[in-house]
Amino acid sequence: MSGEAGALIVAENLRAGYGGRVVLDDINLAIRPGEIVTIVGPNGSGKSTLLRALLGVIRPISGRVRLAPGLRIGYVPQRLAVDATLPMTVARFLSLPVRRSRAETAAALARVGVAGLEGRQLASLSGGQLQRVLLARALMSHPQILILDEPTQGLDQPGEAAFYRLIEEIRAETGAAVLLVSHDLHVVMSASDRVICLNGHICCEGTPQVVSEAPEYRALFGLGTGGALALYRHEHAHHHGPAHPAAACEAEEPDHA
Ligand SMILES: Nc1ncnc2c1ncn2[C@@H]1O[C@H](COP(=O)(O)OP(=O)(O)OP(=O)(O)O)[C@@H](O)[C@H]1O
Repeated sequence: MSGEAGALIVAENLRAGYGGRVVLDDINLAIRPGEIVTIVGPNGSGKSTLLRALLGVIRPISGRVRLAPGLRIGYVPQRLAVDATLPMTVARFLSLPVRRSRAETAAALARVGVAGLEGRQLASLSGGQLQRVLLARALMSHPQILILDEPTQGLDQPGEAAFYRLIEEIRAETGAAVLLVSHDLHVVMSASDRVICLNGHICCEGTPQVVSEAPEYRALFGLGTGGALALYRHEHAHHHGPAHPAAACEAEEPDHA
């Protein structure tokens, strides 16, 4: 593919899935330094699977994933299952597995807007606080790319907007690229340099403006302010260009719960 020189992560003809079942096919993408790329798509469209394949957690069925040599990745999971009976302070959590000084921990928490939480039990944090602690932890390894899987799940809209502003600030300060998965479109679209619309394959991609005007995207997400809702009512009536014939898309239509 073109434009991959200097890319942090490249996927080439990637096919991935579980136990021989193909979830993603024909994925070609490159993430370049400093860009914010958002992957959007309906439930079950393979967003988390794509992150797992890029992170090397699952092996491609075919095709390949290439990472820049020595790439430092900061990963923020979709959620952290915190066992409420397990005592674990925020400071201790941030010092696993790499021991961090008090000053480092304090600075990281302050940077993400939750200064002073060091002594709190992890299980006692609100959803928004926990997301920021997870982000602080990811930032402590000075990543060249931050990978976030639905980081604002469970946050209200102001919380979500504030989180994305923070991500933009961090990108501006550190120059880190950001790859995130979301199905919250309104806020995400404005914060992204590039959006990849996924539904088993890449339906369309480009700047937020280009993607929001693409018929594939409009069919998936609706035209108006009800976009996020339309996501769940997706009927897959969109028209495919020659690159993605409808038959291929129908064949990859994910199961809906
Ligand atoms: N560990 C697994 N083993 C088997 N199948 C899986 C596994 N994880 C996901 N799948 C299946 O792969 C498909 C894509 O799932 P994935 O979690 O990647 O979608 P998603 O777009 O991230 O969905 P959501 O928006 O609901 O988080 C689904 O049909 C799912 O059931």
